[in-house]
Amino acid sequence: MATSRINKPDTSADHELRNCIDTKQSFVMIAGAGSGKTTSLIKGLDYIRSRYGNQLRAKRQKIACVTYTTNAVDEIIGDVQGDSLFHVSTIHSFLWEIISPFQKDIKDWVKQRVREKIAKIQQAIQEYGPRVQQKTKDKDQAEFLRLEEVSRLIDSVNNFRYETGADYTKGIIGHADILRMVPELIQGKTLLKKIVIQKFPFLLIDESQDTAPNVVECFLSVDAQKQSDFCLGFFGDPMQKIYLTGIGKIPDRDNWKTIVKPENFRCASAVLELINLIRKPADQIEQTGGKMENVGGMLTPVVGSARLFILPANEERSTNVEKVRNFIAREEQDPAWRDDSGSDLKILVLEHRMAAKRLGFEQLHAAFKDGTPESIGSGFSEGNSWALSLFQKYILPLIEAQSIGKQSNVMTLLRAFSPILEKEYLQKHKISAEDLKVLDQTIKELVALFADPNISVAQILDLIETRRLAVLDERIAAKLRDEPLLIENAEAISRVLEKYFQCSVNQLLGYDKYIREESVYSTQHDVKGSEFKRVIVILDDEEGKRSTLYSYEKLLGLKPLSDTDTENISEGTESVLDRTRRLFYVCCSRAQKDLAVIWFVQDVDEALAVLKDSIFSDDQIIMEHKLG
Ligand SMILES: Nc1ncnc2c1ncn2[C@@H]1O[C@H](COP(=O)(O)OP(=O)(O)OP(=O)(O)O)[C@@H](O)[C@H]1O
Repeated sequence: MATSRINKPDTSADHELRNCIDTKQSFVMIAGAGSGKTTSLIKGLDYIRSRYGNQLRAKRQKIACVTYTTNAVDEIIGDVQGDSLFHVSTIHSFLWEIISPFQKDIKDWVKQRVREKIAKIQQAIQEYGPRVQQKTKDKDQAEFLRLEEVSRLIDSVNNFRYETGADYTKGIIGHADILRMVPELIQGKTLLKKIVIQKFPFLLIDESQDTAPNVVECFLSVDAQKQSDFCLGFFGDPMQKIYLTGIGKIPDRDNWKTIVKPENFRCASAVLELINLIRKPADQIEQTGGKMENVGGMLTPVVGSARLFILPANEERSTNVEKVRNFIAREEQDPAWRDDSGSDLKILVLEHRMAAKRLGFEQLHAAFKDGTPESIGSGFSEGNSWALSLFQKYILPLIEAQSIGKQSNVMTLLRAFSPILEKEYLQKHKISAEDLKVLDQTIKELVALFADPNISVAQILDLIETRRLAVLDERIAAKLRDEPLLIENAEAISRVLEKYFQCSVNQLLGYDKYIREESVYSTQHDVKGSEFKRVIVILDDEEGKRSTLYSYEKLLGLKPLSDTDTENISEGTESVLDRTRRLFYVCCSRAQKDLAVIWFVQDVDEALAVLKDSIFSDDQIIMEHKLG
């Protein structure tokens, strides 16, 4: 069944896109928020299938589509009905798909990488100044010895795979390695370029503004190699670049087509007017159109609303957010503003920490994110940390199944995870009624323990292990037994696990809800590409003070620019204003109908004064006393 995105009406951009596909002309589709770039991409995929599908299948070729998040991947797979003609994936997984058959090249690269790391540490040791502390020296020495050991052991690794964090001796390449290694190998080897062209004659990349420059360069080098049968297309909006690692604008190329889309189909007119004003100082682009709805058979513009609430940055923040929701629910006669399920309304905060605080997993967040390596922190933020996966995939679903009396689900989970229900174990042992009773009893205990804030993660892990509910990850098991961890980043991981074990186990509940997108909260970065009927954007420089990259107070003129900011602006390098404007633009442009921006500030009157004659008109600005 075709989905609604495929069925959206064509615009002239869709015709231009098809022309590029037919003539194998590579292209960049560049357009603002809600202009239907992803929609055009999906329509393009469908067109390639209908026109060239049989041909491609006969040659065992696929149509590749790369997008930014696993959620977006799932949505696009849904749009193309899971057809195996398409290879829809994130960039990491796509690059891995290309390189994974070349295990020898991977091994050579890893060996070289380890040599580089050893050389770097040797150089640091040689250059120690008189003030270097013994602690640093010991740490460097330990890392040097570990790397030497890795270098020795790597020859015996025969197969590499990838995870978020690297562990070379176990054959694991990290996320960051993939982004570095594969483009390097592709750029350096004509054969690899030819393989990409042969396997994926159509390669479409969404959210290109946040694709790393070396990855873009590598695909451009593949394109430069082509004879005729290759069409590379980038879909993006430089104004929506919100990650520091993104390229922004795709460099101009001779013989490439640029396709523009001037309309916005997503946002109600009140929202569109605001996002045009936010964007204008950056690149002068103003979108036309706006969301339309069918009223009595007539296509009618949706007016919607955009409001700014200026509220004090005090202890009453949460209460005030609730008051805002009630206020809009009354004004718009729309009870969904009070809904907490996360499907009708999204509240966008700057950092995961802010969501963690509101959803009761601040301690867990701090354990994984405060001062930890990127490979650990990102796994936590993305919901795929190995340290938490047993809870996410097994224990929490088990508790839920038990709580709602779904015994069949309980049994399925037990069979998948409990070592005493494994096939191999059962072939050799007979499971006793007593064993089953213990399992049953343990699950009942778990339900009660999760409700108790005094129970720690370590206590639960211990219970899981001793009652043979599951086999623990070996890193977790080692740490529980206080054994040393013999892995990369051992010291940092050990610290994370220590703090994690001390967390109250019920913190996992809030975290799980957040990761499954069953809460109203999301970070401002994570909503990229999505849309919601109702959106609240929280601007709070005080609460977000760790994120020095952004300042809404500077953007809206409440706080003066620093010397560095002024310098950046005068030199034309990216400034805090550029970054904040882009993030603000992305957030506000998620709203289909109603948008509320809540600005928490120390001095509400001062904030009100600086906003006179700004992007918000007087009647859009609401102060605390009006909330009731
Ligand atoms: N041709 C069209 N006619 C009507 N509605 C459309 C059309 N194209 C897209 N839309 C609708 O507009 C909204 C935005 O589309 P889409 O998500 O593809 O835009 P985008 O440019 O990728 O957005 P962003 O860059 O902001 O993430 C969606 O609700 C989509 O269904």
